Amino acid sequence: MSTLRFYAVKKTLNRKPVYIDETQRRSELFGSNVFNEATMRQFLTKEAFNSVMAAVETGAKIDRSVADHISTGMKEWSISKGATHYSHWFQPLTGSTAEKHDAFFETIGNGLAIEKFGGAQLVQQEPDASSFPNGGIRNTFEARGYTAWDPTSPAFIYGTTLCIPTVFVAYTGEALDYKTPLLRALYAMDTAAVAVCKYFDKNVKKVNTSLGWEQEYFLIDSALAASRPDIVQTGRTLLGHSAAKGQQLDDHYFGSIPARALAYMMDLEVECMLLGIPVKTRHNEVAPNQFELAPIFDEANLAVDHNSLLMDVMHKVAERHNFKVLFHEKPFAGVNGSGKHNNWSLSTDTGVNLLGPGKTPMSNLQFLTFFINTIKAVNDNEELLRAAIASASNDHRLGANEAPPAIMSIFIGEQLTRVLNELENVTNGKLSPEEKTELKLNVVGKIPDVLLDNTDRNRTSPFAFTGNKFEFRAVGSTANCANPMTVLNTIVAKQLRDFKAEVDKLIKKKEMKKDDAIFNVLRDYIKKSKNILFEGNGYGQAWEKEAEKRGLSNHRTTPEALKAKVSEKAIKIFDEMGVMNKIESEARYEIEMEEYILRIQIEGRVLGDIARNHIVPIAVQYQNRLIKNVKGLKEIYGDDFKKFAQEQLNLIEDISEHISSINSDVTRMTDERRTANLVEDFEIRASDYCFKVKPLFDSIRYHCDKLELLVDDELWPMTKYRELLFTC
Ligand SMILES: NC(=O)CC[C@H](N)C(=O)O
Repeated sequence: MSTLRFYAVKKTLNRKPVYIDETQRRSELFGSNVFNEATMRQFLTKEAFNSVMAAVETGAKIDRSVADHISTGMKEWSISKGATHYSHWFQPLTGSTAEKHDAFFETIGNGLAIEKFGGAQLVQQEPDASSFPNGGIRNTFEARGYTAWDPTSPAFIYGTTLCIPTVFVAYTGEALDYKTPLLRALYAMDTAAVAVCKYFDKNVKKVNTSLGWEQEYFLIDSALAASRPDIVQTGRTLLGHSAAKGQQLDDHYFGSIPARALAYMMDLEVECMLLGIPVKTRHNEVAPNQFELAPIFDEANLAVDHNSLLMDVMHKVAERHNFKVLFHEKPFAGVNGSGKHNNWSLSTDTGVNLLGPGKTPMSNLQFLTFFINTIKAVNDNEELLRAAIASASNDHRLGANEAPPAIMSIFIGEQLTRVLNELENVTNGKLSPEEKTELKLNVVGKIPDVLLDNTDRNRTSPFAFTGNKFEFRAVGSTANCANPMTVLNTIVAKQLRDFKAEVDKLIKKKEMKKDDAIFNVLRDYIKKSKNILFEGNGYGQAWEKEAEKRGLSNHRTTPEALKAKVSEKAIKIFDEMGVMNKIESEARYEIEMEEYILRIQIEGRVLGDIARNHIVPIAVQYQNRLIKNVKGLKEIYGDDFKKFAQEQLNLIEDISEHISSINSDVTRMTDERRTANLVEDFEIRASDYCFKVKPLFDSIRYHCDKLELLVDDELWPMTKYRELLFTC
């Protein structure tokens, strides 16, 4: 094994950056492999084009006969771009994307063949659903599921395949993917937000959710990554002593991008341009070998598709550069982990960002309405939001190194806190004309100025307002953004619906003016949502205590956090908002708990193997060398040998102690795993894995890492942190 380590290091040292020749302007490349508006105008009949546009803009259904025209246009375009296959492209609950390619090629008898792609193939396909996570919705004996075209996300060509974004549902209609509930949540948001916008502008007909994700990742040389069974199998290092130099000098963040990494980024960005992914920002992140890429924000469904596609493309492009991309939230202990901050906002078809202040008091009141309703929604559903970001890998990230803690809270900055405090004192009931003028001029009217100063940042906040959007920072780098986006949009949509009902009631029953009613309800919400607002340091014990007093949840582990997904309240909200029925909510809960169990199970197996079969034998080998040395010294010096052999004798003992601890801990871990595997109830099994199996990882790692410090470097079998992290 140590041969593999040195081979990998040597190979890495000889790598050169791949030369990327960028000759074409990115603006010209952008979207060339996307069946976008410009392409559709060229390849579709007017009727087909209008029909797709109506589906995108208003959700109108596409007629089957029109679908035939669309598929013909798509086929012509794809073939002209060199495509040979088509595929329904979807996002099952595995966390990655799925595709099955079919050739356009079709035989027609008499030894003849043509290229064919009909409306039927575009609109619907029937993959077997039982081999995807389904939480018991699909049994193997009634396995059918189907994928159905989502015209709101344009088809694209990747390689030689035309990819058609689709939803994936069971034959009985239950969602089996990430996209279906997201689309339903976005629809709920659109409906609820438009109704509220009408208080301010009757012309608003549609509200879009926008999402700008920031993808953090690590790049590791592929040979080094391949030398570590833990990285290969689990995406993270299960052991490894910290390098002497990590990120303590703060010298990587925004530093000059290493040449190999830069070549990779350029290559990747060109691919993104072709696929219409509007990537804009690239930089070194805080940890060594950690980087970030971010696009210009987009409509949420499209942005989610882009991120899922991007993660796949990142892996593929990495191969050309001899890199392995690590998306794991905490691949290396002791340095920053990776997040995927979701920047979320709402905008109207009249061009207004509802979370950005406007120019008039009225538009600022609209801003405050959406701002405060979001705060209220998060306050009332903080546990559900925590559940939306829960995963075995994100558990390692939360609570340190610029990642938020497990307690959900909102940071709004000092200035907006002041605005809310003033609004809280608004008169209960009808407002006097003087009070209204004062509010409009000096509180609401001053918001744009306030926000100009709102440069505060709080990197320990899970959900921070950043001037014209909220940044959901708790989302982890492996996540499919659809999950947090579905939850966030559902709870805010529900909140807006309740808000509208309350305001209407005040107008009707108390004969209040619209503004008075809005101020009254907002004042009430501010009072009720105070618990969630927190501006301080999210890491200290003080906040844990304070949060507990406030009644906020603090679920440190995934099995504890996920329970909120099936609380009576959560099931009701999802059902009521038309996002997921009870069966779907429960199925997702089961799938995520099972995934948790399996991930910990795999890690346990890999760790047991590495500790027993890689580390211990080498430690014994080194110990034997020491024993030989001691014996030699004894031979030379007789009874005086201890004077010269004391260090070696101590080492021999230390090594034995660590070996013995490793062996007993691995045995205990294996026994705990076996016992847990026999537990029928998945909730108890997940909890056993979390509280009985996983804690043993830490002690096994501790002793292995101690051995790393004792054993001769030349013998050590595992590629070390300093090699993995500083040879990009
Ligand atoms: N610079 C940053 O914002 C760091 C974020 C951090 N990597 C995270 O886990 O979220």
